[in-house]
Amino acid sequence: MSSTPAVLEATDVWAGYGGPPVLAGVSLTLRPGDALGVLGRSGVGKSTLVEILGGGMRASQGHVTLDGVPVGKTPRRRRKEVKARLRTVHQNGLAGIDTQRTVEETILDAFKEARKAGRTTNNDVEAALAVVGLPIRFVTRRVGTLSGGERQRVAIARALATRPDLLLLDEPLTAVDQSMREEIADDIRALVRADGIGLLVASHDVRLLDRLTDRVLVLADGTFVESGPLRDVLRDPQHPDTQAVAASLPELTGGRPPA
Ligand SMILES: Nc1ncnc2c1ncn2[C@@H]1O[C@H](COP(=O)(O)OP(=O)(O)OP(=O)(O)O)[C@@H](O)[C@H]1O
Repeated sequence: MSSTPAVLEATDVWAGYGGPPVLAGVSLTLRPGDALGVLGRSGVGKSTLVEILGGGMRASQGHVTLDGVPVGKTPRRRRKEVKARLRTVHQNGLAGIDTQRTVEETILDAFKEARKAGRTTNNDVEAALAVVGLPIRFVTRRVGTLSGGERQRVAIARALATRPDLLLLDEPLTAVDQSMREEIADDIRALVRADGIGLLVASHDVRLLDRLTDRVLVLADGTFVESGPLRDVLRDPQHPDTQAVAASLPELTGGRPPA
């Protein structure tokens, strides 16, 4: 494990796809031990933000740095190390995963990659899968034969197996049943807490963010319109998007369910 834990910082980030900007001045900091949610309705720019934070897309203005070095401009000799410190699990859960590999090979590859980057791993495939609720019998399955929800879970297990300082999750567990999702979210939360991993979860799933994060930023109209612990934000929502979410989830705000 590297001696100084990574810090990811986005400052006044703007981005878009040729039309009106999707992100219009977004700033955030993610440190090991943080558990930060980005909440926003579909199409608001959550994936765009995660891509930019992970270095997969460039901001049109503003900058993103990891340990003070612009993301995407890391010197070649440091790229493996940086990749190991900051992991992204994309929405489809399959980016960078060879579907012909078995689940066991996929997790072992992650351990190997982490060791090459100078990180210490426990090499325990069973424990890595248990965090995402996958029993050991999955080890022999090829990733390409798994269901959508199982793939998402393998992608998260693989990312965690590399023992990153920071983990970015874009709409994780969307293909997993609600009941199982909460249990897995609790296990992921416990692991990132124990390991001091900084977690950023972008999602429209409020219940998931309630389980996984300490604090949320609400993304709307290109910027963060609210921030704070999720339940506090929902108790006193300012933006119409947040008000709509709060009205639909009275159990999270202490209110009574709608008649
Ligand atoms: N490659 C692209 N070209 C053009 N427009 C795009 C592209 N990718 C995303 N967009 C648009 O940018 C906006 C933000 O998309 P983004 O995927 O970041 O939102 P999101 O909040 O992650 O949505 P969801 O929750 O549905 O995944 C949307 O209006 C989307 O249609």
